[in-house]
Amino acid sequence: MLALSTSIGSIGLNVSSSILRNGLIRCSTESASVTRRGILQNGYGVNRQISSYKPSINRRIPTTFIRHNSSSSRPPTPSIPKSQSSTTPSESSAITQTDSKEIAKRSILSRITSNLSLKPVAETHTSKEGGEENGSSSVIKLLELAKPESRNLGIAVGLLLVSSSVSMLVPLTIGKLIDFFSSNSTQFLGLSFPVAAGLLAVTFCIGATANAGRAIIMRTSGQRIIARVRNQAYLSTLRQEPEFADRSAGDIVSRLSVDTNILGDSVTSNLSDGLRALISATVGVAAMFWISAKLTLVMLCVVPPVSLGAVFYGRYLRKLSNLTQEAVGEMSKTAEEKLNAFKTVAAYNSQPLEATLFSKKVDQVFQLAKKEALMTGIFWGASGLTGNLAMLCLLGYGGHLVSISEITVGDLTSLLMYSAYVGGSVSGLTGFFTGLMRGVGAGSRVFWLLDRTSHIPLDKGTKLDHSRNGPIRFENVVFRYPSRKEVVVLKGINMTVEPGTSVALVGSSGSGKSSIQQLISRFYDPEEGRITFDGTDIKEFAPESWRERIGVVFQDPILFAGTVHENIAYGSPDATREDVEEAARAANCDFIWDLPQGFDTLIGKASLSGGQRQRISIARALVRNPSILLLDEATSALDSTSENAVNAAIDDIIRQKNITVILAAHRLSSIARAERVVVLENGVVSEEGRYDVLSRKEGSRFRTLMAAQLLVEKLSKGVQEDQPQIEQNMEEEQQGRQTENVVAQGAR
Ligand SMILES: Nc1ncnc2c1ncn2[C@@H]1O[C@H](COP(=O)(O)OP(=O)(O)OP(=O)(O)O)[C@@H](O)[C@H]1O
Repeated sequence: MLALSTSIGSIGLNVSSSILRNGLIRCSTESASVTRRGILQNGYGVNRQISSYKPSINRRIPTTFIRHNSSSSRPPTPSIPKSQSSTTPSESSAITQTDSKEIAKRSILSRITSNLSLKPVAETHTSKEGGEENGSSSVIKLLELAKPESRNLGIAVGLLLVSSSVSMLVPLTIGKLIDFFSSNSTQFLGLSFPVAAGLLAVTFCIGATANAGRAIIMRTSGQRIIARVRNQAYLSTLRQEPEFADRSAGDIVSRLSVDTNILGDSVTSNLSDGLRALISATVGVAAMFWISAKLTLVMLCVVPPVSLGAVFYGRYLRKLSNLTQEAVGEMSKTAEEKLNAFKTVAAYNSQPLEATLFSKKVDQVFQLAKKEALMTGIFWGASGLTGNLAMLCLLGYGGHLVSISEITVGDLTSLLMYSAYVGGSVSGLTGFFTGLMRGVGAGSRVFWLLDRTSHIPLDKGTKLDHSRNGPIRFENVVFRYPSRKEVVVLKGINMTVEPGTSVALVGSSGSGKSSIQQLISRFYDPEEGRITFDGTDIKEFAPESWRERIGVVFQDPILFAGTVHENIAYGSPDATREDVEEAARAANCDFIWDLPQGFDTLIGKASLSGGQRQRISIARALVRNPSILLLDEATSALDSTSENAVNAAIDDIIRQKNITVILAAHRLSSIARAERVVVLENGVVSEEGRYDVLSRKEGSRFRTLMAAQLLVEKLSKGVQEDQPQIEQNMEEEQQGRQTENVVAQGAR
């Protein structure tokens, strides 16, 4: 048998001695290994919320995806027109017949589409965020994904048919060989032995070549599909509203890497293995019946219980795999979070604590893996035993049939081999279905990403003319973050920022300064009210076109790996070196000229000081030549030297009066630079006016806020003041004396 296994292995189907020892399903074919892997990892990424998910629709997705999603493909509700009631009975019956056919057709369509859980666009966002697609819809999409590769896949299927046919010849040939050698015949398969052997060798070579060709084509097609899906999914992600990526970055990365891989495998290798298993099983059973129907029936008695066991085992394993997947996710999340904050962990000597926390997560994974190992052991042991017992029956009964000369020894051998092939193929088919299910699970996660419509579509709306300028006006703006619906952040903001002027948004921490800026950037839309630019609701402008007019400097500026030039020109691909240098000069970035390679110096996330990063990020905003500049606490994290440098840059920009500047600020030094101050309290504008007026106005909210802020700043600068002194200062604040100092200090 070992010798047989070697010869069979040469054409791609390696029936090892253990297969025959174990009776069945231990066929170490490629498909069997896939099966095993599929079963063991069964359910990995399989949709856990298939039934609850209502897929969304994205019109930018290629037609292959849209076709099954478009709301237009949804049949209208069948209805009989009222006018029909006035028709004659014959007309009526003719119409009714036509209509009933039409209705029947529609209702079938309706059933199909409702099975696919198609939902119109309006319902898109009611679906569970991050949810997955309906299973059947995913299978169709999965197959559609393979469409562009249909020619290649067709060739691969052709090659598969050739290699499978050759494989299925092997048991028959071996049986005939045994009979040939145990008889005195000089003819083998009607030919002289050398000719027949030569022909067989050529056939096997053809089989091997076809098998290799199939594998190569399937794998390259799979990789092409993966690459295409990854690009589309990433593009779709980039076009979402920022909050989406903020909330689900880790999950998106896993969809782009792991799920796309599973998906590609599923529509190529898995499909090919499934087809191969199907062909082998069908041809194998047919050949067995042809050799001996009686013996085959005995053999087939074993298949149903094993299949039933496999079904239950598969289901259990899928559940277990889902749990394992979640536990692995938790484990990775814990490690990732702590590794990203490595310095904090080290500074607080928290290594033992973190090791314990991680070890708990590892243990959860281990416990699940142990359960899986137990089930796998029981299943494989039981199926091996069943197979061996079946083989024993087959040999006993087969031997009896040989002894009464109903079949030959060669026939019995062929039958034994076919039964091993069929066993392997049944196992392969189980693997195919589990693989397909994994593909469906992964596919639903990827398709969800592909189909997701952004809440703020980038290209929806009119283009904003570059020459247009005007005031930015908030009209009764009410806003809460989608992820925290219970808190109303802005409760009716009204304010106007004239073009070319500067406004400082002031308020305690959490009062909504950054939120106002995010609304201007259209990272979110207000729940009520509107924000207008030159009299037009900014929602009417395509976000892409609107954001072209805005320069943003975030509190924590992000630099990307690349040169200084690339970082400043980020988002302005047409910017020349002169433009970049001019923006750098305007942003007070003198230090760039002192860097070793100037603007060509490579920088990264942390290779510059906070102040330098902040100024580069101001230059990045300025190089776009914006009409509106949003500065979010641009100096809050800087020391006084860096703060002065950044403030000087901001001063220059404000003085030129061709950019509308809206700065969210805590520090007096920043606030004092703006022409107007808007004080935010409890989600509304509590006070607004010129800085010097507000700071002198007795009992103004602004003065109270500034007094508190001054205190914070003094304390943070390490000024030692005892309690009476602080109280005295507060008193002075109330009386306005200190405010004057503040004004003076701010102006300095
Ligand atoms: N992405 C978010 N999701 C949910 N709530 C948020 C989000 N960002 C901010 N918030 C909440 O909205 C409120 C206003 O936050 P915002 O950042 O606008 O305040 P701020 O005035 O800029 O504060 P700070 O001066 O501390 O930067 C806070 O209560 C904050 O917790």
